Amino acid sequence: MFLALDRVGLRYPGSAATAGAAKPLALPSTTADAGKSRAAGQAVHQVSLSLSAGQIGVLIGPSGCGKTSLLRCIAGLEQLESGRISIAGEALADAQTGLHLAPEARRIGMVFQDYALFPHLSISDNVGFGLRHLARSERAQRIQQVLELVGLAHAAKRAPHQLSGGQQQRVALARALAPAPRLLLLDEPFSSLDVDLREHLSQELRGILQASGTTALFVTHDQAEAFAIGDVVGVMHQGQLEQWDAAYTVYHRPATRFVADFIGHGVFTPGRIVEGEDGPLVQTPVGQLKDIEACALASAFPGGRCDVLLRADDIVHDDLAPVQAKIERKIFRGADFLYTLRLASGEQLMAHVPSHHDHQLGEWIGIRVNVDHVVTFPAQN
Ligand SMILES: Nc1ncnc2c1ncn2[C@@H]1O[C@H](COP(=O)(O)OP(=O)(O)OP(=O)(O)O)[C@@H](O)[C@H]1O
Repeated sequence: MFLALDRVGLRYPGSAATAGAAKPLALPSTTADAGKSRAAGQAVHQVSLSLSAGQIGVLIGPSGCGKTSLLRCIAGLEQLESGRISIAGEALADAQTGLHLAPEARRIGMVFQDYALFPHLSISDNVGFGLRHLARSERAQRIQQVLELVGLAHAAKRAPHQLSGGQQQRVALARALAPAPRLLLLDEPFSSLDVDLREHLSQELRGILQASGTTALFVTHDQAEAFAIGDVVGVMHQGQLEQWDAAYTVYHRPATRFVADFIGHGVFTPGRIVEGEDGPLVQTPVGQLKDIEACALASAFPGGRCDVLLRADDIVHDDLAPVQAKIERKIFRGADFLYTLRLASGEQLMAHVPSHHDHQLGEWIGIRVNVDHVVTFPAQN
């Protein structure tokens, strides 16, 4: 593995036992989650992850979960309390031996939300700032190369204030890429930009990183951005990495209840795993779910009782369906509505419904489930 973090822990100096305590969760912790709560006062707790050369990893999680702190550990801006970090087999930091390579010796590039270009320097001089050790012609060539990579070769002579926010952020990216870092860390680089531009830039960024063969770790709050950019997506919660997987797996096979709740729209509904004729199936208030290949066996939960994750895209509006649900809330999202629905039995569901199905609040509509991946957790009540 190119980048490897092994049980990395960080505690900020002066953090009391209760500092950095967990923020309230949207859902109460499960038994499994409870056993892993953040070690008191630790901003990062036992985080292990790896990236192959050229891969792009994305960290996502709620505010205060430790994403920036983890990047700071990798960059060498914080001393590890525990664990080890290495790049291409070379240790950068090791809490056990006390090794802590200085940030400038790590050959790691950084791009932050505040792109902080030097206002009095031209774009070209901004990009060449970290290349002063190179001969003049070599330096000019490299500046040209990375400006071309980010599509701004034509703006080399301009001043930062003559560029738009998105262009300035591309310059910041070019500046970070210019010294050919072994790893690029990006901390919410697009968060001050408007939504359209963010979407555009995140697609561009992936192309630029791939074209330059750069290994990168990217932090964002934005799920769509995480999925658009990452080869691997990590979900952090209370200083811990709850899952580190392909985006598809994080979405369809969330490892913990927290990940299931944090990613996508959905609800947990009570279910019961029973032995059917063709193997186990899950009974839910909206019908039986049969595709349960990866589902825990009935014996894993007392009496087969479980909570089933039903995402908004698992619930299909169908006028002919025998199950009816009442529309309690609706959010127009352009291509579709996000409906919050209530069954007669009291359970709540969410559904993405194409926006030409513009029903009124309080109306009852037919629904059916269409679940490819059945995800179950121990029942909470
Ligand atoms: N310099 C510091 N000294 C003490 N505690 C800190 C310091 N920086 C961060 N923390 C604490 O460490 C925890 C993790 O913070 P961090 O900034 O890493 O989270 P984050 O996931 O990046 O949050 P956000 O998404 O809001 O930027 C928080 O509880 C925070 O209050």
